[in-house]
Amino acid sequence: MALNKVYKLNTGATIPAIGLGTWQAPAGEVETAIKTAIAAGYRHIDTAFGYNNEVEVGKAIREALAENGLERKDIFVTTKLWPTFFRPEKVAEGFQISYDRLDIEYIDLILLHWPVALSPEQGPVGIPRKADGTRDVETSVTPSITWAALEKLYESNKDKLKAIGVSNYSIPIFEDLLKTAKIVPAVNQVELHPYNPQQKLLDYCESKGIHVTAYSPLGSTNSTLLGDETISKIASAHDKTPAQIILSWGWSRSSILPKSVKIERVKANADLIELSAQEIQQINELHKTHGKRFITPDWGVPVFDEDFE
Ligand SMILES: NC(=O)C1=CN([C@@H]2O[C@H](COP(=O)(O)OP(=O)(O)OC[C@H]3O[C@@H](n4cnc5c(N)ncnc54)[C@H](OP(=O)(O)O)[C@@H]3O)[C@@H](O)[C@H]2O)C=CC1
Ligand SMILES: O=C[C@H](O)[C@@H](O)[C@@H](O)[C@H](O)C(=O)O
Repeated sequence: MALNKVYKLNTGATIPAIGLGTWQAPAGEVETAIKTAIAAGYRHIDTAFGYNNEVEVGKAIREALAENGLERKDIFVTTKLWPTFFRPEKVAEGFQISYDRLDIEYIDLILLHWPVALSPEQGPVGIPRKADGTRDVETSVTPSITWAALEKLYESNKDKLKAIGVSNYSIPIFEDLLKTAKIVPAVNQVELHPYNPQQKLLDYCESKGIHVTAYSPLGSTNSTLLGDETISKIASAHDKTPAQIILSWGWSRSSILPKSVKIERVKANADLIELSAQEIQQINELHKTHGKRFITPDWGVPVFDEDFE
């Protein structure tokens, strides 16, 4: 059963292959999604300071654990430090806010949300912008500088924080980070799906002992991937939905974080199958004609790899 599959992290802990995504899952809806997920067997929840729902996510997790006779250790919770906390002196403050909001004894994994720092001068929330409308990026605060501060925080807070990692890191950004990192990130969370499989990045991370988690595994909001002809044919052959085929392709190569606030979808998104080698190969080819990245915030500095390979 897909929900029982776990991947090993370089900390020795395990991360469940399927997690519930909660970006754009607002207060008032995210609670039911989490309770449905945990009752259905999900053991991994992904949130972030930037999603503005950590209070509700934490409360729903606490309640769902109690309702299902589970303990804190039975669930893996990821959150993310937002770039307005990337100055070294801000890292502990950002962590503490997420820790207090979640209120779940400890955080299994915190990620640097993007490899770009934002100015904290306008406050920690959202995306500060300069007068010309561009993001107020602080290029002087490099990923290596923030990572060193996160390493320190982790070393002195192992009761509160079990692993540290990054998100949206490409190979060149890692090459730079790993020159100075004392701790190799446990996880790199990136956009991965059949139109953007990033096999080279997956191979690179594996060679460094970094686990990869797929975000937007369905292609995010209003995904064109769900209407793909090849996927639809494979779905009909198995009497499954396109979403279930896309996730069945995903969960065997990395952990995945499908998001839904709809009860039936939350359940269906974990009801996955083993695809044949031929079907996997057909899906592996799709990016060659339909390559697409769905999450493309304009940071004003290079973040993404140019290709989908
Ligand atoms: N680190 C990062 O920078 C990022 C991390 N993430 C993480 O990854 C998670 C997943 O990514 P996300 O961008 O949300 O996108 P997903 O690929 O998970 O797609 C979510 C969208 O698909 C819909 N959906 C879900 N299940 C189905 C289904 N079975 N059939 C049809 N439509 C479906 C959802 O709508 P509905 O809810 O109405 O069902 C929603 O609109 C996020 O929630 C977040 O936790 C995401 C983006 C960036
Ligand atoms: O995790 C979700 C995404 O990273 C999201 O937080 C960003 O893409 C944000 O909307 C942005 O514009 O930078």
